[in-house]
Amino acid sequence: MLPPDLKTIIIMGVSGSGKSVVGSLLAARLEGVFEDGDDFHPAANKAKMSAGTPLNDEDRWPWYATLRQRIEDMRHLTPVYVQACSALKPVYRDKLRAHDHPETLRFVLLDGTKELIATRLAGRKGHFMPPTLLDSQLATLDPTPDIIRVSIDQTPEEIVNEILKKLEHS
Ligand SMILES: Nc1ncnc2c1ncn2[C@@H]1O[C@H](COP(=O)(O)OP(=O)(O)OP(=O)(O)O)[C@@H](O)[C@H]1O
Ligand SMILES: O=C(O)[C@H](O)[C@@H](O)[C@H](O)[C@H](O)CO
Repeated sequence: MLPPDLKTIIIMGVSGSGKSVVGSLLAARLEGVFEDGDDFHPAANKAKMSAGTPLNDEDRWPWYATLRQRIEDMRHLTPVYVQACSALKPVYRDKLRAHDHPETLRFVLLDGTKELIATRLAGRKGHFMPPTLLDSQLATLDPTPDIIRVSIDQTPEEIVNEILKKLEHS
């Protein structure tokens, strides 16, 4: 059983950490709604990343405003909303969390070594994000103690089981 007040779960981490795969599986298990933050990037952001240039704060702010709005809209549409979003810096997480009570919104970091993530990115086909941006993603990632961390060195099903267990005890 999830904590009764939990409405939003943000699956966060660098590009290639498995947010889309794990987030969609988690939402299915919870009979909730999953959305991939990547689907809400302005076209200019996707073009920039595709060209191999990391986003900066200015590029990210409008995107985070949209993602926060999705969190609010989903409150009325589903008992639990799972959003995949890199949420690399504390200020980005503050933007997503806004004034929500900590028990209503939790962040789950998909945690892995550079080597494992690079291997997964190398095996991924047809995605706009080039593997060359992994270094900047990892340099920008700044986890804080409020975040639940789960190792990605296991199957997606095992990761989801661990997330559920940790959320239940959080
Ligand atoms: N636990 C896992 N075991 C094996 N392969 C995995 C696992 N999780 C994800 N993958 C694979 O790794 C690749 C990256 O996963 P995914 O696209 O879900 O990452 P992401 O964090 O959503 O990336 P991005 O932010 O760039 O969209 C995919 O090819 C996916 O199938
Ligand atoms: O803030 C960022 O740099 C972006 O959100 C990236 O993390 C991508 O959206 C995603 O991970 C690539 O698919």
